[in-house]
Amino acid sequence: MAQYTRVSGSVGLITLQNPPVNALSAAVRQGIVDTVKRALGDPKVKSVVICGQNGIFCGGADIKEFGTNMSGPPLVPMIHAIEAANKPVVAAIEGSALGGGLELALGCHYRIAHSKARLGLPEVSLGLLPAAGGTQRLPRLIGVPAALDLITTGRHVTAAEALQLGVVDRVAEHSTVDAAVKFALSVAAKSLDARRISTYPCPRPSDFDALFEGAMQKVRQSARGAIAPVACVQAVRAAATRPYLQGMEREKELMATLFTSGQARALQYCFFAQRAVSKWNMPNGARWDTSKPRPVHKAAVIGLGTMGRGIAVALAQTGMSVVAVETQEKQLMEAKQAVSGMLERGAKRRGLTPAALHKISYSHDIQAVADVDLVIEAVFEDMALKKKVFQQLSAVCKPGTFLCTNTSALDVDHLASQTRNPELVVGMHFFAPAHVMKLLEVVYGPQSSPQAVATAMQLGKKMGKVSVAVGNCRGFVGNRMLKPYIEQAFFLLEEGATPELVDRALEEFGFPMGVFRMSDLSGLDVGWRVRKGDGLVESGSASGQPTRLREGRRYSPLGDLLCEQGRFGQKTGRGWYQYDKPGSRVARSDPWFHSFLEEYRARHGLVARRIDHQEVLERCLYVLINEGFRILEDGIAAGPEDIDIIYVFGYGWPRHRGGPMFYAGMVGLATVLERLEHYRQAHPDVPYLQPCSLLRRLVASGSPPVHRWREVIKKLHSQL
Ligand SMILES: CCCCCCC/C=C/C(=O)SCCNC(=O)CCNC(=O)[C@H](O)C(C)(C)COP(=O)(O)OP(=O)(O)OC[C@H]1O[C@@H](n2cnc3c(N)ncnc32)[C@H](O)[C@@H]1OP(=O)(O)O
Repeated sequence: MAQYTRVSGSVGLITLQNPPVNALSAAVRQGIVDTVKRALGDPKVKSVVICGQNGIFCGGADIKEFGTNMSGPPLVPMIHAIEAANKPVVAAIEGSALGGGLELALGCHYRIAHSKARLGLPEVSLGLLPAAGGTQRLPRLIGVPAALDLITTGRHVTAAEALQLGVVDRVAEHSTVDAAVKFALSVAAKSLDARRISTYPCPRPSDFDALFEGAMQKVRQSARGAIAPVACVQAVRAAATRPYLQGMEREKELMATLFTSGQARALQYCFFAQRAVSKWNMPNGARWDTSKPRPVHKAAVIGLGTMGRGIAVALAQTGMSVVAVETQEKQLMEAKQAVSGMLERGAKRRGLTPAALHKISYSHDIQAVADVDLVIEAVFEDMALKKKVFQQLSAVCKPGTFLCTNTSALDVDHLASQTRNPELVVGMHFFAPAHVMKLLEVVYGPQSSPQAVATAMQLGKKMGKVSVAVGNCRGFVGNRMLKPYIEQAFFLLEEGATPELVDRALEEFGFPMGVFRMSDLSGLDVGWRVRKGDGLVESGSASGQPTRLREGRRYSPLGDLLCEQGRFGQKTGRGWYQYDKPGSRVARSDPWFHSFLEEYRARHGLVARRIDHQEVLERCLYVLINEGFRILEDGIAAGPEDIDIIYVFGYGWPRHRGGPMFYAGMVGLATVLERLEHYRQAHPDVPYLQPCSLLRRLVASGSPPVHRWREVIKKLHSQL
């Protein structure tokens, strides 16, 4: 809807009304068309102001309408009618003007933004392009290079940057609507000839071809198969080479391809999934909207290794006081230097002074955490050590302190049982580097209180994380699903693949790194230690375990054998690949590994066969998806969105493929099931390939779309 009032005698004020973000639904578009007509037809009205209610101009086209039978007036002629008006129209931008919202403002003759407003054309992140004239007007207004940047990245700019770029004409410090009305009165009699952006010639940069070639190369490199950024470049190129109306035709044509694409569906699914996961619920009925978080003013981190340092930085950047504890004096000094460096660099990047530096105090004594509201333990991944820390924390901390663990796989319940108040214990599983990576798994056990979960979720939000609440099991969601994925990659090497082939298949799919390059980066010794702890590594006559079997299940010792050679990955300069020197990042094919693999196969009577990308993807990804279904069946994740967001934000799953569970729906659940059955038959000693009963059930019930899986899961749980 849009409300119309006449203010200051001669200004028609149009207020967009569609909470919470005044998205341009059919009703809003109709409201704009009607009220603009009314204002232009009213002889007392000399100028018009468009604003949004509740301090937000407009969040763009209504994404919930996409994929439905879209009715109501289309955006392009609506915006064109505003631009063609014979009375000045001023956009009063408060809060956000994004996507179609900014395109509406670009159709107005003047734009005034509040100093705290944010503006942008983020359509690319939804798999689209700014198809309401944005790709044609913006380059005409601010030039091709700046428009290319905003349109291909979708980044939001502050009002100050928008003013500098020329996107807005003025910035207001106080009421933007008042300022816009005053301004509208002052320009009422002025000619509009020079104010219609579509009539501007598009400035043609001298390095035209190089500019577009560079832009195309950049998006192809960073987008890894995403089609929208490429279409954005093509649309801006049309603005620079064609007259406005022909450019608009090109914009429409490109949008038509994107609008119905699977990538747009996947990206829009991610948009809503990201918001859905903040509305968490636990199997015991506790929910986000009925569980009140407790404020955290002071927090502590125990253990200042790589993870602890990143967590300390993330906490301090929220502005709260942080106590950082490390019992080893040398490690403490090194950590202090490293944390200060990270905070200084972070502040410099954001053009701020490093105020957070003074928020951290350091100690080697655990007693220093006595008065904090929340502790995050980040000591070495060793159960005995963590148990001891939790016993100490339980004794030292004031009553009511939340005790959190950053373990990536160990049993949170077991740690909780070491404390006097297990209801105050949750997992807060960060991803490295902890001050950069957006994902946080908040792990609750059967005894965790809703308040503890709510507090951890809220703290995650404060740190700028996308937090997902999950149940407690080995590896939680992310690492639990990773295990069968890595296992398949090892088996593929045994059967004839190379690390290069497996990685190429996964990288072409869209992962920033294939499984072996990732393993080299994170360190092969991490998994080795876990497998040792599980008693998997020892084989031979002493242990009674055959080399390639563990309790009747197929096992590949390849990773263990590399570790025995001291090949831990990048840090040792050798792993699945070789590196110029320890710590180098460029992976190069390693002839040593190739002959080692050949000898290994010969030793075990394995005959290498030709493996193609399709098989790599099917085996690695479907087995990971299958474990995702098991996680849903076990109630560890509340819905497929939780799993997908974990994979997109924590494990590099390409966002334009929507996350593993969404991807399974796109491929077709029946296909995933059929391929798993096929591979299970070929490898009967690999239990992870056994299709999960939830997957079978979903296929049997007609493979419903992903947003309806929760109903099937609920039914399944009610029958157990
Ligand atoms: C062929 C015909 C098509 C022509 C299209 C022409 C081209 C135009 C395309 C577009 O405009 S696409 C949309 C572009 N806009 C965006 O991408 C902005 C998306 N929104 C945001 O970034 C943020 O929501 C915000 C506006 C910055 C506000 O952030 P905040 O953190 O305050 O709130 P949220 O939790 O994100 O959102 C609240 C609530 O609102 C829903 N929502 C937000 N934006 C939209 C939208 N554009 N359409 C529909 N719904 C929207 C969001 O899902 C939340 O809903 P609930 O979770 O509360 O249900």
